[in-house]
Amino acid sequence: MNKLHGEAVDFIEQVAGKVPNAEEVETVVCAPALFLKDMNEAAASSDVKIGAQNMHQEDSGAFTGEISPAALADLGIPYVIIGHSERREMFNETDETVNQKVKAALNHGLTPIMCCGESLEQKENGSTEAVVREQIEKGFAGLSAEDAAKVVVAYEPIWAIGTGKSSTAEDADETCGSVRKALAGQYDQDTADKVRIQYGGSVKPENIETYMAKEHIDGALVGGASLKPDAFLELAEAGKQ
Ligand SMILES: O=C[C@H](O)COP(=O)(O)O
Repeated sequence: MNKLHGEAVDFIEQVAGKVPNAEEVETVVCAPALFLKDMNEAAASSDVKIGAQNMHQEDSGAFTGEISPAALADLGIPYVIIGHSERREMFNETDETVNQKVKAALNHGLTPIMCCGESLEQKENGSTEAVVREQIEKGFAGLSAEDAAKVVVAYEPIWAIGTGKSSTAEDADETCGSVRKALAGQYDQDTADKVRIQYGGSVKPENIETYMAKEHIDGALVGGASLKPDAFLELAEAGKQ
């Protein structure tokens, strides 16, 4: 929930067409719903894509205040974040609603960026792998292998989001590896290898390369450090093919 309308559109105008390695890296800006239409127009045919930060799972109906996947697809928005930990914590999203939203997004041709990650308490009691595995199994439940391969997973330890306390690259890689293993068990290795797995949580220009160097980390979901155009482009430059 950052920026006002003019600032958001201006941001896109400042970064569109300037992504340094655009042929190798996919760059997406996920924004508040109110700005999506104009941001998408400002980004049209450029090296920057636009995504929503949430959506409802139903196409339409009595869900006052919600945004439907049909409405996002109608605007030509290609990406949507599903199940961010802030949505899970503050807006009662569960693995079941996350699963419904992932399916709804795919049904409308949107690419879901499905978030998972453990709390500090879960990390400290050693249950990170079990927590994340369960989130993946439930979030992907009922998806065909073909659809599963289209999903982007963002592993974001809750304790590292917006706190300045990032996971070590080794720990993040280990958990992203567990995500891949869970997907290989649920589907097959080929499908698991096709799923892009991002790390998120206090990523910044100064540390992004340590994450991108890791085997199981295919990209980053960056919050606070991506809000200024220069930093955004610097982060994109470090992105992984
Ligand atoms: O929404 C963004 C991610 O949750 C990461 O946020 P952060 O980079 O500010 O820690």
